[in-house]
Amino acid sequence: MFTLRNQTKSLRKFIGGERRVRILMESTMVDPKTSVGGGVQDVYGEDRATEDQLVTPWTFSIASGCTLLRDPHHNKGLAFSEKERDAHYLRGLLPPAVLTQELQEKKVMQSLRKYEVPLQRYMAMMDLQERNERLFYKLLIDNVEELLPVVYTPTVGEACQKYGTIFRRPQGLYISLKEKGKILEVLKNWPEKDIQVIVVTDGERILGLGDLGCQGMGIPVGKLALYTALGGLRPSACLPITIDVGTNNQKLLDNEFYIGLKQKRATGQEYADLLHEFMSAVKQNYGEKVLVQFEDFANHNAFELLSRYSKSHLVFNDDIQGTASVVLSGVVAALKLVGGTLPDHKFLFLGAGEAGTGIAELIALEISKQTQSPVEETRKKIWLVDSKGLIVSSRKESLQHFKKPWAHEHEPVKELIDAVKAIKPTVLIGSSGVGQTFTKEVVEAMASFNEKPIILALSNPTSQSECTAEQAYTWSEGRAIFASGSPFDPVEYDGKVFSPGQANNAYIFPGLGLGLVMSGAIRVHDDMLLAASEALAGQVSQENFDKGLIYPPFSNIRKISAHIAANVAAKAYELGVATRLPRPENLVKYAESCMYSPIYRNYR
Ligand SMILES: O=C([O-])CC(=O)C(=O)O
Ligand SMILES: [Mg+2]
Repeated sequence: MFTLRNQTKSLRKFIGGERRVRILMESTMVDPKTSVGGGVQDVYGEDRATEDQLVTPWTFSIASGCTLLRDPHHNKGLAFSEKERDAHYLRGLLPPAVLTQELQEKKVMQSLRKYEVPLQRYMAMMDLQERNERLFYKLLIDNVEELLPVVYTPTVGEACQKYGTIFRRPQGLYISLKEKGKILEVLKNWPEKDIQVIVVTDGERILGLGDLGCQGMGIPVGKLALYTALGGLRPSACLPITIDVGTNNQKLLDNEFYIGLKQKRATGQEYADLLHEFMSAVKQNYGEKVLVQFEDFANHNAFELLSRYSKSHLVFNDDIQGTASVVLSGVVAALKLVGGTLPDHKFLFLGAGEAGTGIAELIALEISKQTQSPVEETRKKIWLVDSKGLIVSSRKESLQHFKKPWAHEHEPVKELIDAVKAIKPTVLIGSSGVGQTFTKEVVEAMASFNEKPIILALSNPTSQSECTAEQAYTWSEGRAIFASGSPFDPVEYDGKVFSPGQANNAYIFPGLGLGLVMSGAIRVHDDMLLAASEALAGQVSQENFDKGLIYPPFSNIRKISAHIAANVAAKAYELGVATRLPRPENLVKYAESCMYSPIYRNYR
């Protein structure tokens, strides 16, 4: 544990010859990486405040003058006060006006709204993040519904496609085959030591856009921005990583500006060895409480990595487990609108990859808990269609292992529309990554045998959505309960306005991560996904239901995340995998008290 004296000592060592002064920060908010006061924040790890330090709500930094203005963690731009400008050698380096953070926010929002091209907004936001981190998060938190589509799906997809040309400064760690044998050293190069969450991709299946190789870095960066904005994890505790084993995307290989390794993807033992070195180095460097979120790996590696490391590491696959939890929550909430219990419903998926089989398995697990019947039985209510048609027992031999549990007795069916007519599902879920596959005929069929068909078009970004909100409402004559992975604007049909929900894992992973971190959990368990799902469904209000919504608005996301975190932490304690003892009494309050605040601190 750090003490003030220790910090001073290490600072002296660090300061060297440069003119740098210490900054004392006053704040009621706590962010123990940069402060040692204001409350006990175990979630933030070993360098948290001790009780006797709580009376001195200030901390050190080591920068002043230009260095301070160029340090995005501490820079406040024109919001530095007169006193701070004197004390920290800022005189003359800033124009005379002093602005409040609110006014800065207003200014940046105004200029963002002037950009008509989404990618320009994305780049402006990334610039802000690299210039003034607290202002970036203040904007994101206060304008979450407007800015989520900018820093996240759909715009982040386009950003990844063009990452090579828009690349300015590295925002995370790149670990390529060149770093084989040196991964631990690479981790040590990252400036922050106290890491709580890592989001890692190998870029092989970025959203529904396919193999974007090293340019997939936009995804871990975006997901971690949401960890902070939506879940309240401290930015300095978040580490985006891209593992580069090559790419099979010929266009990228042929592009002179491509930022990654120019070779075909390594596979087999070479791939497994690099990933194993990475996972071991992570545990060695950060301990066993660091959460590793796998993101946008291709199917074969995603399932393999999750099953290989879930017994030895705190790992979570967002595309399999996060999506499952958010979709289960939406379906449970939808029951209020369509009636019946979960076991009364019948499910058909288009897409049998990570999302499809992940959701299917969690639904089967929940039905099995509710009916106390074996999961092998409850799976029979769930049918999946992949690129070769309905998954049926006669195909079993040739199926990938994660599809086998879904091969039920049925004659072969090739097309989705025929599967819809044969199975007559009450819930249709698209997780194929292929846009415009829920055709007019498919939606009409769903509406012909369901009073209120539940239709979830989950594929991202918007271009890959199985159908648009407008199509779902129009083709079902306004009867569909619809939600999509990427956001759609409200739709007017027959004089009525329909607001589609966003069934996106952004509802779940930030709160789930907070719950794991704040309880010091060392393993992720399926029951935690069910607990997260239940917490999310519990946050849908009558007012939301009245509008046909099955998810609460994102504007309440911090409150939602606190409830998810509390439910997940409670499960961690119940299962005996929580190491933060004693268990806080009120977990919702505790979660809220742990959350990062983007409000500026006062420097003395
Ligand atoms: O990022 C998102 O919006 C959801 C997601 O994980 C994916 O589509 O891979
Ligand atoms: Mg993903």
